Amino acid sequence: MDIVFIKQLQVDTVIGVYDWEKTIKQRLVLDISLATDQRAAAEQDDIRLTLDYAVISERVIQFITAQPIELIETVAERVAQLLLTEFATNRVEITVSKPGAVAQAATVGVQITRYAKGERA
Ligand SMILES: Nc1nc2c(c(=O)[nH]1)N=C([C@H](O)[C@@H](O)CO)CN2
Repeated sequence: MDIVFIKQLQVDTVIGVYDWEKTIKQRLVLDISLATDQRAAAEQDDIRLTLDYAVISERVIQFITAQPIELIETVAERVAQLLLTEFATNRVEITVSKPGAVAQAATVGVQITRYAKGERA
């Protein structure tokens, strides 16, 4: 399957478990991969036949920043379900990194793969 990807999408938002985190914005960095068949878009050279990474990037930023969230696991799961629901893809991979969370680490995060209903468990 072909892939449209978005790497290192930066989102500044209210994210975190602890009280002090609920009054500030912190940076999340997302890597997103969406399965799609690109052949028709390539044959016809038509953006309407593929997944528009610019549109998807804006939607993800708007969605994440709309409300505070505690866990990056929640961000990953909600973004995955959003993409499966709103865009023509049946498989998404999402990595959510929180580079400021652990001073001794370059970054920390979670990674998930989700399928549309009926595609795979
Ligand atoms: N698996 C996770 N572990 C932790 C998370 C998280 O979202 N998922 N969050 C925190 C705190 O918010 C932390 O980032 C504060 O520095 C701790 N562990």
